[in-house]
Amino acid sequence: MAAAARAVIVSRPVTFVTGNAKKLEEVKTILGQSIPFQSLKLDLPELQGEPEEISKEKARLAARQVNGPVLVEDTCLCFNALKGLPGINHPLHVLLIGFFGLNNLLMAYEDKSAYALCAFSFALGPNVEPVTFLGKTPGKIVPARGPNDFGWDPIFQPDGYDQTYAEMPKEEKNKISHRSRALDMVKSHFAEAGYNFTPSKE
Ligand SMILES: O=c1[nH]c(=O)c2ncn([C@@H]3O[C@H](COP(=O)(O)OP(=O)(O)OP(=O)(O)O)[C@@H](O)[C@H]3O)c2[nH]1
Ligand SMILES: [Mg+2]
Repeated sequence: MAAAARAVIVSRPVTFVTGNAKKLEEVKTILGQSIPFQSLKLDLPELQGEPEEISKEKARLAARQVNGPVLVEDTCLCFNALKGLPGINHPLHVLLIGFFGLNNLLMAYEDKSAYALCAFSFALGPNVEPVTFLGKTPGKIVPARGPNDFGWDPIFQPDGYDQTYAEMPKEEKNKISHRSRALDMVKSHFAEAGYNFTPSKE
């Protein structure tokens, strides 16, 4: 059925809930005008577990607080040598272990391959089960190169590139990033569902 034929009118705009200004900047650029949203900084607990589950739980907590449609994301950097263990999935990890420590951690392994994983979850409201979209970009962990203004960007070099995320022009990162891959799926979901949200005031 064509999306327009079953458009769902939702009386409130989507709220993207995050406390991370850098994420917000990228999400704004990647989504452009495709999904009208407003943003809200909420202090949600740093949950532990599988990225998909963390992301869903974040959406449930956020939807209760916002009492409307919410979009959240949870991101981690996972090391293949550690069987995909989320090496960095907490804002304190980079601070506490540092890039040098992360490189040292992987010194014991020949395999420096890793992947950046982004799990977006969307909930239409507090009593609706969230849907989750995963975006993954494979790469490897390298000694830090490039500006140090976003998490682990300086130590992640995506496959097929000789620059780290931090060294790349922003447009390039946004074309191939874990975040843009997950957001492509979010955009398709919105288009298929035919949601018609009240435009954002932002
Ligand atoms: O170099 C990076 N490039 C990225 O593209 C990226 N995306 C997230 N992160 C970092 O990963 C940690 C857990 O993230 P996280 O999902 O729990 O986010 P957060 O707690 O900062 O914000 P939020 O949970 O309020 O949305 C935090 O240190 C984020 O800064 C990134 N680092
Ligand atoms: Mg967080």
